[in-house]
Amino acid sequence: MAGQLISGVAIGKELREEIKQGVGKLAASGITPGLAVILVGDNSASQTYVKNKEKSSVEVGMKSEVIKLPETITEKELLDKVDELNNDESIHGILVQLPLPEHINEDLVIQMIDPEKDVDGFHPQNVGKMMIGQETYLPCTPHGILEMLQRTGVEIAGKHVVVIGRSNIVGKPMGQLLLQKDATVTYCHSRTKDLASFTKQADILIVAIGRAKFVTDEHVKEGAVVIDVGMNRDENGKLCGDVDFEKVKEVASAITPVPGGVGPMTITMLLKNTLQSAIKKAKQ
Ligand SMILES: Nc1nc(=O)c2c([nH]1)NC[C@@H]1CN(c3ccc(C(=O)N[C@@H](CCC(=O)O)C(=O)O)cc3)C=[N+]21
Repeated sequence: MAGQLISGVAIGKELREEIKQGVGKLAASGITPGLAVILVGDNSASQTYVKNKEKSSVEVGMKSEVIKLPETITEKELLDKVDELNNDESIHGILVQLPLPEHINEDLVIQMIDPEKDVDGFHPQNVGKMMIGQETYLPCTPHGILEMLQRTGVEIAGKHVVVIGRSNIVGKPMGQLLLQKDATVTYCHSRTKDLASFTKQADILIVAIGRAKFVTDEHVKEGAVVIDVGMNRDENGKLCGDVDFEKVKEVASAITPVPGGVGPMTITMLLKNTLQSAIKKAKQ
């Protein structure tokens, strides 16, 4: 293998050790950070994420509450549940697992979450703060990627970052965060013409398009750092990313695997945001 492996498992573990210490300090003031995860319906992939989140929060000493609601729940009932958690003193972070069923307006639900408890960083108020560089909860996946790059010693300032994907959850905020770190940022997406002509210019390539093994060595410049946000199943039903790892690792200077890359970092940053919320509460 040519490139260095960037392990989200190892970096996440290191960070969770720090979070655990933060939780320990808070215990002195009688506060246990509490995270509530709302899961609507029974999508099996979602259940895996939720289980991982629960396991990790318990490991760092947080309280984790998973609220499972039936697929048939009405929008009003869900909004009421969120509001109940907004008013629950023992809960510092609220995550409503997306996507939601068709009959529920996701925007409305996200806006119902108290911005102070919005540990996903999805509330428009927090998105706005992030855009203008004010302190707020940063969305977990892009924040986790930033931590991974920084802790691996990847230089960001002055580098050309190409982001493939423009979702509100990953692509858009990822570009913003790296722009704030003085990168030159290019966004590509499904309608980009001649994608490879852009991606080949990337010093750091962030791939979040949701298509299994879509990015190959033909898209990547020799020595680039490649971050794979994808979560797909390949033809054998095995978990795989948006990047053809076997091919791209030969040209990249560093690359994240799937699984074991971005995923564990996403969960870690969620815990970090929940701790941040609890610390803020303790100071009030
Ligand atoms: N409101 C909301 N916030 C989210 O953060 C959110 C969401 N909705 N909906 C779904 C996506 C997906 N997501 C993942 C988190 C961790 C792993 C993860 O830990 N993956 C492991 C492996 C998991 C496995 O083995 O299946 C890995 O990559 O190594 C994956 C996916 C968070 N999401």
